[in-house]
Amino acid sequence: MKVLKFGGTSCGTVESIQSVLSIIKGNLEKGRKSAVVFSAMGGVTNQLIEAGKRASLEDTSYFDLVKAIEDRHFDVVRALIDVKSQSKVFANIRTTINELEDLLKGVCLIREISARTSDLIVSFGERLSTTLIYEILHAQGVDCQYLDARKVVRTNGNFGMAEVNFELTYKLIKDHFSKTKSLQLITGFIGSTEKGETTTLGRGGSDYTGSIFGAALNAHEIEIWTDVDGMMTADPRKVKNAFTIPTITYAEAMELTHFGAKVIYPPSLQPAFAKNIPIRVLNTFNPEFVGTVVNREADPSDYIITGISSIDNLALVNLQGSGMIGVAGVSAKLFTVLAKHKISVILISQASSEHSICFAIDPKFSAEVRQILASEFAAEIAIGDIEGIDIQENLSVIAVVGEGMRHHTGVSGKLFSVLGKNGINIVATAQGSSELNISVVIERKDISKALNVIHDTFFFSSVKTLNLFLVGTGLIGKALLNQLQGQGNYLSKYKGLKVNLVGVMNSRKMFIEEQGIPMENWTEELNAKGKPAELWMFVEEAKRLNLPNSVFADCTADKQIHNYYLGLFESNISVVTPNKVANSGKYEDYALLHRTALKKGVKFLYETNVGAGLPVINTLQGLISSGDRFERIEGVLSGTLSYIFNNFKKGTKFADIVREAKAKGYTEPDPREDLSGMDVARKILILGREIGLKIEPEDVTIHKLLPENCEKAPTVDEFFEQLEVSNTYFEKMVDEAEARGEVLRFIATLEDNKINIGVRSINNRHPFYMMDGADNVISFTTKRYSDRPLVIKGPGAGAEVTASGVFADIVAIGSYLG
Ligand SMILES: NC(=O)C1=CN([C@@H]2O[C@H](COP(=O)(O)OP(=O)(O)OC[C@H]3O[C@@H](n4cnc5c(N)ncnc54)[C@H](O)[C@@H]3O)[C@@H](O)[C@H]2O)C=CC1
Ligand SMILES: N[C@@H](CC=O)C(=O)O
Ligand code: NA
Repeated sequence: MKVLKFGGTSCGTVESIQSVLSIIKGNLEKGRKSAVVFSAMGGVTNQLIEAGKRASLEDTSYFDLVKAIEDRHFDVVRALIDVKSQSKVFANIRTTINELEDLLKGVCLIREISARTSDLIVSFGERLSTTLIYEILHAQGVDCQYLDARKVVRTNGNFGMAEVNFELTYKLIKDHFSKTKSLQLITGFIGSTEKGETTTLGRGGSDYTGSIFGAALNAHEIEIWTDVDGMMTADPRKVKNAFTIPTITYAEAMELTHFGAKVIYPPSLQPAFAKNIPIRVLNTFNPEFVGTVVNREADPSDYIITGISSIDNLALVNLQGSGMIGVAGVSAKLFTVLAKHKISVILISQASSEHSICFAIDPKFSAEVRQILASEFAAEIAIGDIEGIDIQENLSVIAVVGEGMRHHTGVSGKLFSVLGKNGINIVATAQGSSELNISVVIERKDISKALNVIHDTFFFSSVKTLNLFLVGTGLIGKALLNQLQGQGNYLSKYKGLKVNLVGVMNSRKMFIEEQGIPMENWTEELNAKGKPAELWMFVEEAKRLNLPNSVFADCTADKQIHNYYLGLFESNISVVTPNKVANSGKYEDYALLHRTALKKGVKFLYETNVGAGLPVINTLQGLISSGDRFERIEGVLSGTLSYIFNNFKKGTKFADIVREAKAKGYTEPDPREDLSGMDVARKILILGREIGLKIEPEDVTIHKLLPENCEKAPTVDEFFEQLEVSNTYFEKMVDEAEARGEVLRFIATLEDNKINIGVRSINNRHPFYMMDGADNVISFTTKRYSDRPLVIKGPGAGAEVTASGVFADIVAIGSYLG
């Protein structure tokens, strides 16, 4: 024997009822003995309660509600019953509706509604839905009977939440079933007293009926048919990666339900569990899906935890004071008074110092609790034993649940660490010694982010999602997106990383899509769906979304954008950038940025600030961390200037070589930045700060390469004109060097806290003599690398190499967050 129960959504529409019918018939065809319990059509119970309320206020609009209920049932009859048989069915339903109308008329007359009458009114919901389904199956020739549960479910007279007399009920059910072979279609949720008064069974009512029948009939399984694919690892509306839990224990289901998972209400299934009858939660709208089995013991699982649940809004009450230490009875007094006022406590936490007790409550009781405690502990507060009552609002609690946690260490470590890395502050925690549930209280604004990161950490530890916001789709930005797209599979397979492009912005448009913008056609998406670009708005949106593992990539040369970095860090968003401006402004601003990133536990990565993709900054940081000391840094740090001096020869034009460097993507968007030495000044300043020097831009001495006419050119076009005019000036410089058997190199040197940059003529014994293309070369002379310096050399500019450096920084953040 199997008992099936269909909830309100399953009985809600013509389509869903068709599905219900085919599930019932499928069982019959397979020769399975079954009994079926029905809820009212979705929404009808609430309409009935409202109708009763209106009638009691003499508001005759209750009639419209009754009419709406009748219409919904009639519509199903019209759709699913043969025209010839319809009138008889209409008449049957009409008889029940008449009874309901008479009852409401009575309520209207006496202008009062008792709990007893309310139960009777509400009972029409299940009576109508079950009658309806009975009529359809009957018309289709199925051997079935309508069973009004009031005939067999005997309760006390506690209307609204009646208690069942199990002994008598089980006997009546067994007697009834022993006398019939027909399929029984049973009204859920209702029962009756000895005197024949109608009662209802309270929260989870129809599930309760299913469970009672299952237990009475010793069913081998109870199926709860609903509108979701079973119990999920988390609320799918909040966690998009949530999936169905195949098996779960009764205890786990209880914990998850307590914290908000509403699919089933385990307390109402107690009769079935007492007899060890498994409950299967199934989806009427996806009937082939296996769903979730709730059992005494669950099958072994691949995961340490079973599910995550939450209560979105709660308040935390904190009672603290030195007078509480070692004094027995404070908590007894506290919880007794709360119980007396029927205030349910969601979670309790007390540190072993006994200095404070905190507990969570529904915020609607905050004011009342404050008042109750102030009067209960008035004496202790007056003498200072208790410092006061602090109530913190706008909090949420997340419960991580699973029997598997008992056998594992490190679960809470993992939980706290992932919350910390995402900047989610834990306000309080609680874990019972059963180790079945670890609860954390956090700020309400972080709930969705917290649920997602916890879920992914415990269920998808093999793949982490990074949420990327990218500004600047020029050379570097474009190349970066190409690389990310091309390496998507590699990243997920070998690095366990998925980069979700949430936002993209160029100087004209911006587009944000939380679910992710497809990397292969970000251009089309941005053009088609983008709004006019507004940097502050883009940044605000990135913050507002509050997504886990967020990274902001600044691929512009904008001089102001760094003003947003601080706010991004404060909002726990990491920043990755090839843009040197943030690190080369005032030292005070630089230091504040770095301090803030450190404090907030976010990453600020900028390897491409020096030497593009060459591992300059990482190498330097590695040496510093291991205790090495820098004595001298020297380098050719400009790809553009390197290219120019590697290619400018007699017979070529200096301006043309600069144009070539620009076309190859080596120069800054404005090439004057490169030729003025500004770009190199920024780079050496950044390296100096990395080794710990508190230096300012003014501390860099630039020996100018450009003659004054070029230096002063107000636009890029005029700049090129002036370079043409000055060709002989540059030719002369090169000729003179060549005559000495030397080459020109634009070299930056940092030694004894002094920075000098400028063109130098060097001979073939100098390590920077041999250069090609847009090569950079950086040599570090340190305490450890003292006789022979550590040298890094290779292409130091260009879209692909730079983008790959930015890419590596993004992957590094992924590994850190993992
Ligand atoms: N090209 C290279 O070899 C290297 C470049 N870098 C740095 O990378 C950054 C980008 O360089 P490229 O891609 O070569 O320049 P680019 O000029 O090709 O691209 C920058 C893009 O950012 C956009 N942009 C500027 N301000 C913006 C704003 N406020 N909002 C939205 N978009 C904005 C521009 O319209 C442009 O499309 C620069 O900071 C540069 O110093 C760093 C290392 C090497
Ligand atoms: N314009 C720069 C690019 C890298 O920062 C250069 O020429 O080196
Ligand atoms: Na680099």
